[in-house]
Amino acid sequence: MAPSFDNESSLFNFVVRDGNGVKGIVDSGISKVPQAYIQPTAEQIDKKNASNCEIPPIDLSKLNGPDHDEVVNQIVRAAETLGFFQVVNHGVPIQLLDSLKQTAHNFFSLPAERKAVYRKEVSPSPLVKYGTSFVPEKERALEWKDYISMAYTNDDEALQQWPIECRDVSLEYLRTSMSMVRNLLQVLLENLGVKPEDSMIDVLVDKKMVNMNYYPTCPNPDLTVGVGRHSDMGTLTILLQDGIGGLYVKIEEDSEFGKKGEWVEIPPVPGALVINVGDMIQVLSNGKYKSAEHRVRTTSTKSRVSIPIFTMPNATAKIAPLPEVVEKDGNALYKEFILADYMKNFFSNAHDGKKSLDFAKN
Ligand SMILES: O=C(O)CCC(=O)C(=O)O
Ligand SMILES: [Fe+2]
Repeated sequence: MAPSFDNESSLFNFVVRDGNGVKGIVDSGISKVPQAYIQPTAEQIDKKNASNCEIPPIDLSKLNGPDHDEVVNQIVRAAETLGFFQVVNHGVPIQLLDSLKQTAHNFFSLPAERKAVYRKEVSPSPLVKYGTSFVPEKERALEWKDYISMAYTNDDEALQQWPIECRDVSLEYLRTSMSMVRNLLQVLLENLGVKPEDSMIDVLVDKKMVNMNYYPTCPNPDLTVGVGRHSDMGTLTILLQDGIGGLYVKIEEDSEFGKKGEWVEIPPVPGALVINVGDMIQVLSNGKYKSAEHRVRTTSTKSRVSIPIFTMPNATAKIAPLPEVVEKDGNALYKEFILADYMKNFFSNAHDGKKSLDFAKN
């Protein structure tokens, strides 16, 4: 029997502690969202206020041909302004993208007790975490999202420890996308005047994590968010979204993408992957590349899935703006820090736009 969802502590126990997730609330047949999910007015997403980001996806197969310079320009320009772009011919098989989405739906359709074994308090593996919202203990309003997170250390550990239901496709996704990620980093770093050695790129993508996000249908999409305003903390994020839509990015500077402060939607493009710059690249580039603020709307018609790969340096890595860039700019906008300290701050606070970067500000 589902508890009363208007009592905060019984809702918390049902959704978070017992691992039923938002999916559990929806399956119980509610007709309106519980109070705990109602966002403050300023955080509610007005669909009508966002335009579509009509920029065509970047064709990465052209990076090694006569259009090389043009493709480099497109990547750099997007990273400097919007912090988001989409890519096609990225090397990840289209069929795999379909399997990933199907796998995410299948995983979240499992009975709660099968997923709840991976809750962070009880997970048999330190690499695997199933949860809901972002930091439920700290949030004014909960996010309408459940997720499973799989950290990658090596193939053997992934094969042994990742949930069998999502393991193979997630590993294949990681395997087939990493050379694209490395190529993109190469382009971005070269444009900063750095001749990146392979070892430098190794450091930037040393840690990887595959997440599966599940946003159930929501009876009041205007009152809730799937994910609140945030930037991603790592190096680059690769995101597979399905055809539902609802990913919005805030424009940081007036540009061809729109006016500063406006929100644009990154529309679903069949076969494409979304790439976004994370906080570490904003820091390394001394603010040149933008780790964009983004958020996700919910919908009342269909559940949505998205499958990001987060890449980041090792927790012990020292991060600071690149000396080549600081020399050119004349000053460093960010101080040097240890990644573990940055992460601790990031993961112990509720989503709050780009506030995470304040930790690194000089
Ligand atoms: O679901 C999406 O489209 C984006 C999810 C996201 O921003 C994240 O997981 O960090
Ligand atoms: Fe994100």
